[in-house]
Amino acid sequence: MRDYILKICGLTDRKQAEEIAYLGATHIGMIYFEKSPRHIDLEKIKEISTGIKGRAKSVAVVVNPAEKTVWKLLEIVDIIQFHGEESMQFVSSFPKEKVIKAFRIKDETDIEKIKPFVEENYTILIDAYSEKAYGGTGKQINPELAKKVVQMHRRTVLSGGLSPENVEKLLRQIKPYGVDASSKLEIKPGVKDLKKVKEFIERVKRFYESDS
Ligand SMILES: O=C(O)c1ccccc1N[C@@H]1O[C@H](COP(=O)(O)O)[C@@H](O)[C@H]1O
Repeated sequence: MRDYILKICGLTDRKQAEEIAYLGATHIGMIYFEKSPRHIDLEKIKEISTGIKGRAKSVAVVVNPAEKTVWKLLEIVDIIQFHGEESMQFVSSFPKEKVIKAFRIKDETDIEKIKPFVEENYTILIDAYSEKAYGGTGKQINPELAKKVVQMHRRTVLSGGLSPENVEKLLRQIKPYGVDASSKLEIKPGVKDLKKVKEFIERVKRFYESDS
């Protein structure tokens, strides 16, 4: 069986997070960014993180955070997902195995920005660019650009508007190391539709756990 990341992001409730981890998500994401409608405080992050321990890894998603905030989060979660314009100098202050660096891809020039992180073999995540928000927009990345990034770097997680309806086609086309989904699996920001989540997880697992 292949090694992969199946991350469901934007959880705000411990019970939902536990159910999603039980369904087979390998990573559960929580947003620590006050401008997001999915933002939760440190206490809630700790509660969810504790709930899923041993079943899925906990990921705190941040946007251009202060260094001390990251250290505080690393006391309660397994991984930090940097989803802003954090520099290599900043990101490299933290243990590499505890980092996912996200990039919002608009065009070829954005691929250039990824290269230093590829050279250092970071796990990266690619998302669509939006002027309106840093993430959780449901906007899809250009599949051709996504394919280029995956061909350049194996440890690339695909995100941006993934849903049960489109994930299999995109997996076959782009062949990323992992996937991450949030808003297309929601009833409203921060609340997941567990039926959609189950369907999404089943389709992703089928892709990674088949022999092809
Ligand atoms: O979800 C948010 O509100 C959010 C806020 C700030 C940065 C990242 C955020 N979410 C991340 O966005 C991508 C794509 O989400 P979607 O599936 O298109 O809704 C995903 O990696 C989330 O972790």
